[in-house]
Amino acid sequence: MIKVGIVGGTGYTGVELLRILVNHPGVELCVITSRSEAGTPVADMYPNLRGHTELKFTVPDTATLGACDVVFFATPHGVAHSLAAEILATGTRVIDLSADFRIQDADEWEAWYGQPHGARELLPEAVYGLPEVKRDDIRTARLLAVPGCYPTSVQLGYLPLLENNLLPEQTLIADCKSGVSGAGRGAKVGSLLCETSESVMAYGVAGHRHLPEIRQGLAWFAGKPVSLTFVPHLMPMVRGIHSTLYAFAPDLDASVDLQTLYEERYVNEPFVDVMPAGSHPATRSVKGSNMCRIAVHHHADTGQIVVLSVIDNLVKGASGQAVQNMNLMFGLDETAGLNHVALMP
Ligand SMILES: NC(=O)C1=CN([C@@H]2O[C@H](COP(=O)(O)OP(=O)(O)OC[C@H]3O[C@@H](n4cnc5c(N)ncnc54)[C@H](OP(=O)(O)O)[C@@H]3O)[C@@H](O)[C@H]2O)C=CC1
Ligand SMILES: CC(=O)N[C@@H](CCC(=O)OP(=O)(O)O)C(=O)O
Repeated sequence: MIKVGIVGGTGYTGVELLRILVNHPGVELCVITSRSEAGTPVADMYPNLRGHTELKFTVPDTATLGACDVVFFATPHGVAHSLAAEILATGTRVIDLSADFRIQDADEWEAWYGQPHGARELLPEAVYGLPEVKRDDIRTARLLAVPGCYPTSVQLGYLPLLENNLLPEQTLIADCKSGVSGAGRGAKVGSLLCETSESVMAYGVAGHRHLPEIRQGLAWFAGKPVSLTFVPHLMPMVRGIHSTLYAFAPDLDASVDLQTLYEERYVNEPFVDVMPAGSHPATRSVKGSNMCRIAVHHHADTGQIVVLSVIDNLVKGASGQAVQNMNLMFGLDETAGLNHVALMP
């Protein structure tokens, strides 16, 4: 059994990790930290876990975390910067759900996150954990950066087009909507029921910190810089991300069938489902599951391409993808513990 520790167990990604890991056949949960809730039984705070774990929250401590095989960080940005090196030094592997190691250019990270990069020396070995692209690197990673929620849905949506060099120089447009759990569990006026229900609003139009992360990934796929407009919106729902992705390919060779291209690219991917032509995937169809559902629409007469990509921000967009990466890192079945069917309705 793989011994697992979690730093930051009281946030939404932390409790989602617990929900997945308590039923994982290859895992023994050993440590779960919270400084503010130290001593509290986990199941007292999260009654959905009653009967599934006897663990209590403890304060983070390198000795106990270092006795684990892997430690997940479900903490705000900057925490993994300060703790990852000492945990790696014990031989324990690290999976970070924050953005600390996602962007390879430390100066760019500092510009977007507004704080000094606390672990530049670790960046060369950090692996970006998008299994559909980096599976071989993930298997041997010691330090793994779990992609952000918006970046996961946008990158998987554009990947087949960019990998096959089907989009000429242009500005791509990603119009994305998120549920409120994406803002985390911390109390904020903007997350209140009265602020979010019966209303939709864009935010971060001037620049959102996921933009450099998405651009980094799209440039890897295309082999050159990609211009992108990214506009996130807050939706009156708890979970889910819906990305409507636009591209324009007026000179696309008539022999290219985008439906077939997408189906063939993802045929062996356990967590990407290419929907039948003409589909409109709903966030509800992935709620609670690690699946990304994608539909591609192509208006051959105008050259307009519209890709729809939906995920659960807390599962494929965070904790599920983190466990998918753990499975790969430890040579387990990639889908172990992740076969949840989405909740309907
Ligand atoms: N919500 C989402 O949809 C997604 C979130 N993420 C990322 O996952 C991370 C966690 O987010 P979320 O689950 O919303 O959690 P929160 O940010 O709400 O919770 C943070 C957790 O970290 C702990 N923590 C805070 N500061 C420290 C510290 N200095 N040292 C040790 N532990 C600390 C807190 O416990 P305590 O203070 O008691 O120790 C708490 O358990 C963030 O980086 C977020 O950006 C990624 C993808 C999607
Ligand atoms: C709805 C909402 O507020 N979503 C968050 C993104 C989710 C997230 O936590 O992303 P990171 O892991 O990169 O921090 C936001 O826009 O900041």
